[in-house]
Amino acid sequence: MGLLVDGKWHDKWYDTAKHGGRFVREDARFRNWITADGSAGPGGSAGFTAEADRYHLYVSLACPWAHRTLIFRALKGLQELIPVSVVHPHMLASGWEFAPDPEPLHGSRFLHELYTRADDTYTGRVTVPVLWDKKQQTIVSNESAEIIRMFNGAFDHLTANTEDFCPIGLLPEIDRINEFVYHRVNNGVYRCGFATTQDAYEEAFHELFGALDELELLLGKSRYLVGDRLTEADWRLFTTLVRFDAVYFCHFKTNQRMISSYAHLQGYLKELYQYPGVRETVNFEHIKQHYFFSHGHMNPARIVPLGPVLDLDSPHGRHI
Ligand SMILES: N[C@@H](CCC(=O)N[C@@H](CS)C(=O)NCC(=O)O)C(=O)O
Repeated sequence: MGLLVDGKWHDKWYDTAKHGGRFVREDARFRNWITADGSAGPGGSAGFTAEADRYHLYVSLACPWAHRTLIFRALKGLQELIPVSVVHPHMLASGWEFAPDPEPLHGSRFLHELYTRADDTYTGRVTVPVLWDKKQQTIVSNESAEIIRMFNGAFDHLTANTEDFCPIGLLPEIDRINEFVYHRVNNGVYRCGFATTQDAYEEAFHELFGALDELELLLGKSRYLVGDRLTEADWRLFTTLVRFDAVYFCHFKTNQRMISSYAHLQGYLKELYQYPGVRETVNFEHIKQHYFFSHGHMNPARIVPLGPVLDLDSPHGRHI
């Protein structure tokens, strides 16, 4: 686990000391947008036109951020257009690794090689997901929140799949919920797990469970987070909920309650898990292997727990 400094790999854990023991996630650095006509998107440069056989997605099946991109790739029928490579679940001294086989485009063994191929002076963390452009030989984006927005609309003219998880009229509410869920839930579990002081952990813990209580109330009245229509906001919450009982509850000490003990959140989680195409994007073997094995300072014997038994296939009972 580490980062690149001026294009050189350093094996180094997060520096929480400079934030009073709090884990603060770095902003992603590659922020271009694929658009239907190649015009610039909300950030970055123009020139990334939506085309077949041009882009490649690198993910970890363990990572909740990368998982969002796999879900949108499936929901939007992009599997043929955008091939995917999966890193090994164990992220060790050299960071994310392609094993047993190197990745197919350049024969790289490590994800950091793709970052330096795109920018040989890159400084920052080497994260998944990565959306690669074969034409310009660079990273389009390593920000999942933006990759899923591109997937939602940029390729519609090629796939004829016009399902819209970010309808314009609902965007302000989707963005409001995303902001709340990102800080308190998606990143909230990491803020609990990677805290290095008791105070930092407790602050994140209370924010997380306060948020889950609010979401439980909301989902008692509403089928989805933004009314009766499934939106991007739901998929962003889903990737954290689906890992919660299997990993975060124990490994990140987010152990006030399991998701399975909330009537509405659990039904909602099951409904999303059972949505066509989504179950296939969930890999509990990678999820558990990654967290419990990779974080040796948190779990020195690297024992991967066998439980808990999860029940995500039974009827979800959501008919609000
Ligand atoms: N903002 C990024 C965050 C991605 C991220 O932090 N991914 C984790 C995996 S769950 C990672 O690759 N971490 C490696 C590291 O921080 O060194 C996104 O949402 O795309």
